[in-house]
Amino acid sequence: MLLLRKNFSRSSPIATARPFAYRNRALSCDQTSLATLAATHGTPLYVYSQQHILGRLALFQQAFASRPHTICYAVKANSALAILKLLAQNGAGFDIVSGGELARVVKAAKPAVKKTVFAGVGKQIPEIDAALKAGILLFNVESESELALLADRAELLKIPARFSLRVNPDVFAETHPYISTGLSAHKFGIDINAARAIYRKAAKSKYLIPTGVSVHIGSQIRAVDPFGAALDRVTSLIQQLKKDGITLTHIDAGGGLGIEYTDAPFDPAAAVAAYAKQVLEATDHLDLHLLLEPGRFLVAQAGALLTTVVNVKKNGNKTFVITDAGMNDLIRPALYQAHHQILPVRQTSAKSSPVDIVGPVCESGDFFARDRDLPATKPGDLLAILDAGAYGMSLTSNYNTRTRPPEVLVDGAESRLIRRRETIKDLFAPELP
Ligand SMILES: Cc1ncc(COP(=O)(O)O)c(C=O)c1O
Ligand SMILES: N[C@@H](CCCC[NH3+])C(=O)O
Repeated sequence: MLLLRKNFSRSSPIATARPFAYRNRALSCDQTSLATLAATHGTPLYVYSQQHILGRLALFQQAFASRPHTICYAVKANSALAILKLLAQNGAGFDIVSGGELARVVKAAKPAVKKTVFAGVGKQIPEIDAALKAGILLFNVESESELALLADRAELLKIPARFSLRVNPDVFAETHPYISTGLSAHKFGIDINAARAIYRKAAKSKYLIPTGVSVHIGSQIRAVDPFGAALDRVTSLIQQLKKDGITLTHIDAGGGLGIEYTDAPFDPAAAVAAYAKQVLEATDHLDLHLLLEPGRFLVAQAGALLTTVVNVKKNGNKTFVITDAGMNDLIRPALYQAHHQILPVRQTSAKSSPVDIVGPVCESGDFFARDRDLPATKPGDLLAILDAGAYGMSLTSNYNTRTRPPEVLVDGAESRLIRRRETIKDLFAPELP
């Protein structure tokens, strides 16, 4: 693993694979020392590489350059205002799933609201109204009853609503069951076989504008064929609608492209190219604007969670390395048994042995790794949990009345705090005595 990192070079074909590498025996993010960031801001601390995020966005933009398209970054992956602003300044729109995410887009990048799509199975009236008034690109509608509600709100506000039906294609994609969304057993989308009739009915409504079709089959999908299979089903729906006189302008292929979480080599350019091939081949014969909703692929590998070892203890024959970060700071291992690489920030020649790396939270599920080989470590040592830029900070909580960590954005040798550490006082703020 360490060898792989030593070989890391900007000119290598996997140069944008990961921004974290050892320099002078200490882990850096770009040209910035993680030990210095931890000393300045304390731990737990989220660190993100700006150059890496922009590199990933550029990979996507290049892969789809042959077609009119908009990359609608999935805000749920990481909703830091500075990251939203950065992506919008570089051409991205957004995929949102709540009024809260809309508010963040408005605050970070107001002009990008018109490149924003709104999905979600439980949209409520205030959220719909806010999105109509803000002038989003379109609603990805997930049920017939939601479409009726949207029509009512649009009529009441006298603001016509552009919409796509998010169809459920009943296509299986290999991923964790909690983040698979494209089967009829899942709550997401409208049965693709029912969609045609719903479009025909909606086309008669004065305040509904049928604009596109959307599909999203899940997240952390590595084998790209299911993306093509789902889109094949969508394109035949579009052709049927054309016969009905309903001409759409957009097709939304969703997000979901996965990354490599282990230390196996990963070529992100090849991954996007294979994904783009599926999407473009399935949709090339249609003269439609393509919407893409990547989240994880753009930000996951840009980020690491830095944490300090607070204790090392043995129970029976197990060794526990206890860190100051807990499952409230990064829940992916506890929730999905997700694997994240964990590296000592200072490279060491100490002998490795299997340990459980766990947090201080009162749950046995509060672990980052189990039976993982880690060089001998002691209180005060710094560890970096890699590939934590997506669904890390955005899934944090205050469980055990713990405060959320701060976030730092690194740009080469520069860095800036983009969110301060929450204080215990912040936690009292919404509460009434
Ligand atoms: C509708 C929708 N779009 C986009 C995404 C982003 O997915 P990912 O982060 O896997 O690219 C998600 C998450 O699964 C989603 O539900
Ligand atoms: N939270 C999930 C991804 C969810 C995608 C949203 N539908 C993860 O950490 O992998």
